[in-house]
Amino acid sequence: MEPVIPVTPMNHNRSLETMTETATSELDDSFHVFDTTLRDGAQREGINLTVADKLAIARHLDDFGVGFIEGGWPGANPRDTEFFSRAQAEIDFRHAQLVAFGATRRAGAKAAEDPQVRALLESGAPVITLVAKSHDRHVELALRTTLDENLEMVRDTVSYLREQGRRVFVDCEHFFDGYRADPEYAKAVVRTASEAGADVVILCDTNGGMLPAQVHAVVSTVLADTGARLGIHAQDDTGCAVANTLAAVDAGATHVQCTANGYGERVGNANLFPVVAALELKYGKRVLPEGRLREMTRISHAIAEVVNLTPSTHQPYVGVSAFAHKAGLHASAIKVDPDLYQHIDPELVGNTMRMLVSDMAGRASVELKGKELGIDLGGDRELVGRVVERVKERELQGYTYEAADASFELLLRAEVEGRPLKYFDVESWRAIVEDRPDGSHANEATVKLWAKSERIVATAEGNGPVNALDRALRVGLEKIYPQLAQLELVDYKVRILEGKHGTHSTTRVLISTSDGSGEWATVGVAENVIAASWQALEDAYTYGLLRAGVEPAR
Ligand SMILES: CC(=O)SCCNC(=O)CCNC(=O)[C@H](O)C(C)(C)COP(=O)(O)OP(=O)(O)OC[C@H]1O[C@@H](n2cnc3c(N)ncnc32)[C@H](O)[C@@H]1OP(=O)(O)O
Ligand SMILES: CC(=O)C(=O)O
Repeated sequence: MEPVIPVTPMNHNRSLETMTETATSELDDSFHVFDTTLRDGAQREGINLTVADKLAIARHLDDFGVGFIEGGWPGANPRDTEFFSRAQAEIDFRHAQLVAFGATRRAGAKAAEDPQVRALLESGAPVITLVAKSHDRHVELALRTTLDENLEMVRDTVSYLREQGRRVFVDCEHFFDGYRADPEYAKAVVRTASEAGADVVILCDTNGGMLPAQVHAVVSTVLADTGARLGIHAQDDTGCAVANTLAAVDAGATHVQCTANGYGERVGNANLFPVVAALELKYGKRVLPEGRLREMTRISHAIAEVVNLTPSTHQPYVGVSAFAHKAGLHASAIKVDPDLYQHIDPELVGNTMRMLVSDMAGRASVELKGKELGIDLGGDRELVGRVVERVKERELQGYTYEAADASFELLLRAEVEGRPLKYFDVESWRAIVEDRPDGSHANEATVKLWAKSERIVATAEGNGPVNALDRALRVGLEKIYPQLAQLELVDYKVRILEGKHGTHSTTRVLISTSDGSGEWATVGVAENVIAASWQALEDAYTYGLLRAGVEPAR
């Protein structure tokens, strides 16, 4: 085995030589967290990253503290080539080393003369990952060459890149399928790569069909038989990529290849975040610099924003629901000790515990939610019981409070105060949709309100009846409450609750509103979609005024 080379942060002001020899990171080289979001993650359907996106993600990953960032395949497309030159010029990497990905040289050629290998060197990346075939069928059918020539392609390319002063990792594509077909040949590829100077040989479950026990058995045997330093790259086609990665670590792999949020080809790759959290929190292994794990939730969401995908709410550790508790019995135990229903303290990964109030809630859920909202329920069992009953009754009618925190808070305050929180009283509202001969529609709404003893009548038009109502309400109230000018409706969702009744069904409307510094959700339920929307709007504006610190009418 090669001597251990310390992990070195990338710095474009230093030469390649000093970059591979100086050790300044607080982590040693004995275990690698290798991220391939910018290469394999970008292979996910629907992801299309610009160079600026790739630079932004690289910054987030370096900030998180991964040891290696695989930036793409220089030479395969102009975008990846540009990324390597800009990343080295523009980013002062604090933790990560930049890695260029490419293939072994072509059959029958020399590595030193292969334009694809030259592009890898020209990328300037201090580390290069080569993808190599390790499955006999792939060598014969995809490369259309002999098994011996494939070994020569690996040996020649690795040793040439080593001579050029680069650190080399080798990804053995389809390793596990290849091992099943011809274990001796698959191991020969590992030995060849390692003997030629590859620091780590990565066993890839390229088709993602493996299960953890199989991965464990193969990694253990290959480690014992070859003595090479091994890594793991698991695709998630069986939903086992994270488990397979950990199984490989259990068997002795010391290099894990993952992607942020599990993005990747087909269904994705091993998700970086649960893998790192498991290593740090369950295995007790330091794989990130001090304090970086607490940034994990923020970084996961920030990367999702850059790739323009909604963060998965149910993602382990980092999803907004990862520590959200709905069942009343869970809440009653959590009230005594949160550990009773949580596998870790959410703050360790930068997440927070949340209480959900619904018809599955009990008194403890309401008490904890009150505490979360800063409302003192004073241990009043009767009051808390009343709130629980009220929630269950309303949820039966179709309201949902777990998705509408602001409406729940208004309900809770109403029970605590003995009357609803009011900034205005509604005399009536009306919305009209006019169909015109040219097929267009005119939408107009009028609201009649009372606020601070003043009668307000306001009319407005909108691009739909709900928009017209929203505008009329705003036009009418803004004179009295100028704070409403900052509010913006950012989401509007309608759900039919009893499909079997067709147009007579109950309709639930959820509205999200923002004041620029925060967002809240409100709910309305009625047989009529406009009436349901009106309720949600009323709650949205009432809550907005409460947040703005406006004193309610008494
Ligand atoms: C498992 C993985 O995810 S590996 C990463 C895969 N990523 C990508 O493919 C994304 C980037 N790829 C590309 O831009 C293009 O496919 C390129 C530039 C790499 C190659 O493009 P092209 O030369 O036009 O050919 P094509 O895409 O059909 O690739 C097949 C060629 O690569 C060769 N090849 C495939 N695997 C390897 C390998 N491990 N080592 C060497 N050559 C290989 C094939 O033999 C074939 O060669 P041929 O043209 O002589 O028949
Ligand atoms: C290298 C790689 O992405 C794979 O084998 O899946």
